[in-house]
Amino acid sequence: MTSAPHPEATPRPPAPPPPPTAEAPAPAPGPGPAGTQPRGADRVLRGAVRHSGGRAAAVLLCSLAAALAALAEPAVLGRSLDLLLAGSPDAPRWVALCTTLIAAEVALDALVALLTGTTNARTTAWLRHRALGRLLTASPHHAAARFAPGDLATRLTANATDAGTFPATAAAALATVVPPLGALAALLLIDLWTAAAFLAGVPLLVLLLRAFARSSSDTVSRYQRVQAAMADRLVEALSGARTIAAAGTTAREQRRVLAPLPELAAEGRTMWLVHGRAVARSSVLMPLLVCVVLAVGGARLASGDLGVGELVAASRYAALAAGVGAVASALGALVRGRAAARRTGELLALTAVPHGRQALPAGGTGTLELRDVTVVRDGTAVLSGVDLRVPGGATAAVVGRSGAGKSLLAAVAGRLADPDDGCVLLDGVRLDRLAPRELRREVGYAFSRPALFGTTVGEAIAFGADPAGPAAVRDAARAAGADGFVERLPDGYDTRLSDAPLSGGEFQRLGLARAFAHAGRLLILDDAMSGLDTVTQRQVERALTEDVRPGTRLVVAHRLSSAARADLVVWLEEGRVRAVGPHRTLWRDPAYRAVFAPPGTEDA
Ligand SMILES: Nc1ncnc2c1ncn2[C@@H]1O[C@H](COP(=O)(O)OP(=O)(O)OP(=O)(O)O)[C@@H](O)[C@H]1O
Repeated sequence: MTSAPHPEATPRPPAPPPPPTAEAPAPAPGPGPAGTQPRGADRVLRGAVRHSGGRAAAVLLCSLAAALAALAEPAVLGRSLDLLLAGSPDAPRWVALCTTLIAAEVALDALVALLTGTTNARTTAWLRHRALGRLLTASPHHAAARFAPGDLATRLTANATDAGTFPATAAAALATVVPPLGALAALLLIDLWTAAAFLAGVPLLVLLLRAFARSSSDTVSRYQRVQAAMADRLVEALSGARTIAAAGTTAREQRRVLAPLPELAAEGRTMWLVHGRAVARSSVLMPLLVCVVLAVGGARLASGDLGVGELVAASRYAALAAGVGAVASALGALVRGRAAARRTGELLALTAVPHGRQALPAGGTGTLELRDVTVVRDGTAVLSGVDLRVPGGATAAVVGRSGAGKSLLAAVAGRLADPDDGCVLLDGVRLDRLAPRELRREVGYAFSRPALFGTTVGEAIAFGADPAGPAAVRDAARAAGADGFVERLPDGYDTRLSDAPLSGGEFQRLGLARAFAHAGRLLILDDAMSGLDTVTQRQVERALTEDVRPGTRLVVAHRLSSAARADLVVWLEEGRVRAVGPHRTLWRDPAYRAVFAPPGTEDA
């Protein structure tokens, strides 16, 4: 795998479509059969149309006005020509009207372009905002984990952009039917024979539209899916760049990231073929139709049944009526928007974690209780009937072999995940009944691989719903053993994170400092000291006892020393509590000692 991003794998807006290449052609417009999209897409699109409200209506009105101006123009032009040829005194007035109409058409087209741009931007922003909001309020351990990072990026970028264009495109599409229909009516009014000549070509136009309609929305969906798959592989490759380099598998990974490219190219080519065929046919058909109308009109002129101006108007109306291709193009954009809305809509379907409004009892010490907690993942119980009580102010170490369920238990204990059965209580209040602010103020987390948010090191430590002040940041950094290396950075706590070269252990200590700065009555450390040397770990553990707000600690630990220093140990085995007790007591059991195997390598 390569660590360099392949430009073709990066999601990009598919419109306007570039020329087809073997690399990654973007989807060309192409309407698909109705009803092939799940209902979710319609719900999203209805919401988007409602949100864009006035703007989409303005696009519709301006587009209609521009269409009407375009429709009126041939008639006024024809009449002006007739009056000019006849030397009528009314001619200048009609010429002025004609000029006004053309100017209005140009101005309205510009307004439509402006309104369309702003409507698209606003609707896309609204869609992204909602999708991201749902994603962040859904359970990070369950619902949101279904989506791979690259796939998510595509849904929130390219797909949201395509879906966001739907309201304005739909409004403009409604207006695109006006010129062809109006032009046909005008042809009928001008002269029945020329209209009949045009109508004779209508079956060919219908065939053209049908060919366009063959570009099914399935192809568009498939294109978007493959695009997302490639983006996902790319994100994987980037995050695993060091492993790939170390394993020497760069070329293999490059092939893996680019493997869906032929499929992407094939889908793109299919859409381009349909698009190209429709364009080619319409570019032959349209002049042909106009020629037929002109020929019949010419004969009618010769026989004196039609004026010169009427003939000019008829030929222009024939061209307008033949422009039904614009309708097909608009339909193609709508199909693409629906397919994209389905993908972004799957994020909107995520359910937010529900919260209650209760507060914790004042002065509570942080007693944690898990009652008959079961967590099911992929149909398997990964935590089963877990009963546990950690007294307020105690430190409990959670130990067990890899995959025993320690992190899941830690997630459930602080409500990063909800149990499928059973409940979790803090000071007697069920976590799911707690007000979200109360929950996050009183329950803190530190992880083995923390994500640091903010611009500077100080901001990363202060980061939280209630940002910590500078003094609290320093105290927390000192307790986490981070103050020393932070002070040595070029600008201390004001050093930009991007300019702070951090080792794995230093990174972890900043995560610990962040948790300490916001310590509530329950602090959960999920393997958060694994990167610390034993001396530093000992110092941090001491500071945690002496310098951080007192409370209950739940510490997921692999080290024997952590278990030995805890007040009680929760020993997990295959998702069940095998035993709870002081380390000294559990140590008598050889199976417990084997958790810290191989024997003789313990650091206690
Ligand atoms: N979202 C999920 N979907 C499916 N399985 C999951 C999910 N989360 C956890 N699991 C499974 O649950 C089990 C327990 O995972 P957990 O991360 O809690 O283990 P652990 O004891 O912390 O392991 P380690 O010490 O290696 O970190 C594992 O078998 C894991 O594959």
